[in-house]
Amino acid sequence: MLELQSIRLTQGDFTLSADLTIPVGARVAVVGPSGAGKSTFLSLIGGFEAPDEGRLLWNGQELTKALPHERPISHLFQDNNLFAHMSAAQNVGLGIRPNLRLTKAEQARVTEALSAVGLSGMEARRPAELSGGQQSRVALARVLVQEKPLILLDEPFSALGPAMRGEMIGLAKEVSTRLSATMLMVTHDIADVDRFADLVIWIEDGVCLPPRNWEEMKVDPPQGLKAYIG
Ligand SMILES: Nc1ncnc2c1ncn2[C@@H]1O[C@H](COP(=O)(O)OP(=O)(O)OP(=O)(O)O)[C@@H](O)[C@H]1O
Repeated sequence: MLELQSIRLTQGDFTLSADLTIPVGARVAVVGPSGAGKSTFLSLIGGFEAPDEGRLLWNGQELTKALPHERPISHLFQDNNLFAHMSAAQNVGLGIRPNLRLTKAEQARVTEALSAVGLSGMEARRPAELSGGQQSRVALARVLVQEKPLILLDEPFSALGPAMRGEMIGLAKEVSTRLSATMLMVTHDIADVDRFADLVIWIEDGVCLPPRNWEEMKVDPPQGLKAYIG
């Protein structure tokens, strides 16, 4: 499980606080008003921000001071973070080896991952030769080959239309199932939460509430979520 123990992080006049636990294998939506601290929460788990107080543990292992690349974490951001001059296969291969000197078996893993996200036959295409949805698929294939137990998605599909977004969320769920990974996704869209989440972390004014079952939360929402849903 992922444990955030008495975490506090202050940036200017904004303070994020979290004291919560996320079970292994959970799919967690991170929801809250604009500026509430959702991206900061993910940055803290990813190691891009350091807390002023508190500890972060993954299955009992302390990560509080670990560098981002030392953490058992894959990331997916809205811009997909693909290299424009590299093919889809190379962009995925980077998830296995940054120098791209892949063994035959590793190349086969790349091909298999691209097939798993529906991109068979598109291995040689560069990002500019792929649609927005296909670019998201490449980024998901890279997450797949990284085989990390914890995956952070920060509004990954928000540039896509609603139907494509639904499809990509379905694919992200498949990736989490294949890897038995814990997946956290920031989103602004309640329809995404319905499609994706077992649990929801509600963040408001920097206060991160412990995850709650989404079905139960909908019946008895925190005050701010009531207003947010409208
Ligand atoms: N480097 C910084 N210095 C000072 N304040 C910052 C810094 N980075 C972010 N903030 C503030 O921290 C708060 C949380 O920002 P954050 O981006 O985490 O919110 P968010 O919930 O992800 O918002 P959105 O939904 O609009 O993306 C905001 O009030 C923001 O202005």
